[in-house]
Amino acid sequence: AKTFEVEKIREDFPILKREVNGYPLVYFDNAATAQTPKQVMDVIVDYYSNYNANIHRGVHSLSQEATDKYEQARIKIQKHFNAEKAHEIIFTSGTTHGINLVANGFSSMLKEGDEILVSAMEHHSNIVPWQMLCERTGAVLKVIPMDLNGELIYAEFEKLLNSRTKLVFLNHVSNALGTVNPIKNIIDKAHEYGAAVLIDGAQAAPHIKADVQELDVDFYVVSAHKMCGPTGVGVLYGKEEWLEKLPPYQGGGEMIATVSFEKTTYAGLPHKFEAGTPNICGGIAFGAAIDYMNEIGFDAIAKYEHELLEYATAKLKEIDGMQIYGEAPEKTSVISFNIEGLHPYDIGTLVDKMGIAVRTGHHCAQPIMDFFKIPGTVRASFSFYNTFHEIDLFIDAVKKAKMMLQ
Ligand SMILES: Cc1ncc(COP(=O)(O)O)c(CN[C@@H]2CONC2=O)c1O
Repeated sequence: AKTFEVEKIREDFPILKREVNGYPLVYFDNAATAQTPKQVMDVIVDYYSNYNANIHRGVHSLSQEATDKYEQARIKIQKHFNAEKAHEIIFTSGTTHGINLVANGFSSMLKEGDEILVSAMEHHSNIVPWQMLCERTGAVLKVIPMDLNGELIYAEFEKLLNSRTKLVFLNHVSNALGTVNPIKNIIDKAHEYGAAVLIDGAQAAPHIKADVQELDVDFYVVSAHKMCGPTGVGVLYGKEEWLEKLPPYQGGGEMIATVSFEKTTYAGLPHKFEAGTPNICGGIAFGAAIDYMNEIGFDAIAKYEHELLEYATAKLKEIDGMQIYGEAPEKTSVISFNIEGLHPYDIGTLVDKMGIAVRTGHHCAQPIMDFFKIPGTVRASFSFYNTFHEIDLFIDAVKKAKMMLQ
């Protein structure tokens, strides 16, 4: 099989040549945000150098060029997720914005006693907006439990479903555990009860190419910065029938058809949900990031990252007192762990002194930490531009940190 040309790929990421505290940077915080290749940076410079203009309004050439590029990016994203229509792709500022847009939209569609289901392994962005929705409507939030392996208990999910279930929302992949959830089964089962499903794809998007038509998902949300794109831009995919039902989320320019003090009428999709001047460059760069990742190929990326995950897991397990959280048979390249008797924060701080960037804490998933009765974890997350050698440096640094702390 073709070897994965990681050294060649690393040339695309200038930041990987950085040193931190006198050591070569080992960037293992990809679950927080991925790095940006120069191919995406070039698009950003090109935009601001050659066709920066406001979109959809001006009749001048620059505005038309910017509009065309922005709408071409929307189509690229539509094709990537295999959405049926381009106007089912709504540009947002990221996953959090997309989830809030949908949760807000359901305010007028839920009533006292309706039930909405969340999984036990959610990021706070996919918990708090729904709690706010329950406060507004009197709907009840119920939790799909997980087991000690970091997998959802499907039988419990089925038991929770009933005629009052209106919404189910969960992540495709857990950012804290790496677990890949069986979303196709969950979507089909939820639809049997007439419930809509929102999937938080933030953590899945850099590893898995979701096909929203095959999944038959109602809403799918992602952030560009997880997929080698810029921060502050993302996408909400929504089935047309659902997006037509939801009221606008923000009022302003762009999302209107006619405005008068007597009455305002709204624009159709997608502009109904795109008030104000968008992150034009971010959207165009998001399209470039998707091209970049597809150029390498998601199958090749998934295979290589899985090899990194297997290697790192085996090496970590050689360390006495190692406790890994989340060992689902299907997981992406994220490892959350603790070492018995040590605080994750201390390990993270010490390995940073040796150039290793990992995330420590609750990873915006406090319910998961409560479930495992821990203050937090050390989370190492790998991307297709990381190497086996970097894992060796990481393992050495963890061992050194352990010695220093004991
Ligand atoms: C599963 C999941 N959902 C939602 C979000 C929120 O995305 P935005 O911040 O782009 O709106 C994140 C971000 N992951 C966080 C960000 O930092 N560390 C993490 O694991 C995530 O991993």
